[in-house]
Amino acid sequence: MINFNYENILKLNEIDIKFDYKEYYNRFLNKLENTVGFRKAIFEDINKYKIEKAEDVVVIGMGGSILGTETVYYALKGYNKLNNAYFLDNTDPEKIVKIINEIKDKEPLIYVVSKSGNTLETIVNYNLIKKEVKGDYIFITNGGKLLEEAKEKGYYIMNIPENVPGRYSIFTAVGLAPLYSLNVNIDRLINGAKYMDKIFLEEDFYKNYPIINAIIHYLYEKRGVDIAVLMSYVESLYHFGEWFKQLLGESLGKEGKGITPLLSIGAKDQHSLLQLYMDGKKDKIITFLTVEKYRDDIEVEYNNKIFKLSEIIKYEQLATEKALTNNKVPNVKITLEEVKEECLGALLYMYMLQIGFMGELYNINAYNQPAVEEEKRICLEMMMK
Ligand SMILES: O=P(O)(O)OC[C@H]1O[C@](O)(CO)[C@@H](O)[C@@H]1O
Repeated sequence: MINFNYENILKLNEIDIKFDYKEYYNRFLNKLENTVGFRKAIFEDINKYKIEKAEDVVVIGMGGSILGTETVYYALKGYNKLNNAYFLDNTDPEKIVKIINEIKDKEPLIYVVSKSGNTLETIVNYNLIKKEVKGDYIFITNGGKLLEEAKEKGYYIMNIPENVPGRYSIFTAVGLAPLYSLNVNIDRLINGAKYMDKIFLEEDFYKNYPIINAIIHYLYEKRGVDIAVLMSYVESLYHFGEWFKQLLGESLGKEGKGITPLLSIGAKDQHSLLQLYMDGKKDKIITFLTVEKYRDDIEVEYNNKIFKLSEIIKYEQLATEKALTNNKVPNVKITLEEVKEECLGALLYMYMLQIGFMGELYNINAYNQPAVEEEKRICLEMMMK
């Protein structure tokens, strides 16, 4: 289903991964058992999220309240029979007006997703949709102005477990309810997460993907390698990169610490960023993201030889990996069997575990984001004066 390969790290032989991680691992397990709820969420009965399917589904949210849903939807779109999604996840007027014009004459199912219920962008987009579009509403929220509004209007309300932070909430109502409406097979998505959970319980940490990847990134960061590049050779996983940026950025970027996430698309970026990765400052660790099988393929002639396009992109990925290793740029590789629900569930959950465990290694709280409040306060002051 999913494979994690770090043989190039072993070849480089620069870090000592025989790190005594047991104490951190136990502390993390204990946290997942008692205080942080994203692991327990994958063992819940998910039938409660299967409310209704709809031809047109609007999702209004920001950050962790929408990026996971977008990741799964855009990864599967075009290959699975999905319903139409409209994501309102910004205040860019051009984008929002365009969507409103597209859905004005439809009667979509509208999800309003916000854990706090007070996020500026989500509130204004809801106010716009309420005015311009007719439709049924489902609110996924725990408080604030949006909970008040939903109660007042008598809309269907679902909650998010308080101990699951937004960016770790894809396997709660936040992701699963809208994805079900969009006709994604959420059982298969959860099965993928459960498969990864078995790997996470592996006591031999060399075989425990999230743990060993966390340790590799942590030990390299200690050597000054503090930019984590996610280089996907599957364009449909672009939105996974957007989700990954928030998870890594908000979880570990605090107290003067952190690793900067960078999203790259192969083979395209071989012709833009590879020069920098190969020969620039040695501050990057690359994660290749690829698949065993592309869902489409086509034959093409090159220099009088016939190739499949999937073979060419694989040669390009492998060549990049070899060249980077030759130049002592650390790199690891995640290979999905195919872009499908199970593999996406496993991938998303692997990263939540990895980043949560890195919080233990750094001894920082990977589940809050206090620094973003300052911008919200300043913005509100400017808006209201
Ligand atoms: O779900 P909410 O409360 O609307 O928050 C949206 C996003 O905003 C943040 O709080 C950052 O401002 C993220 O952590 C969160 O995912």
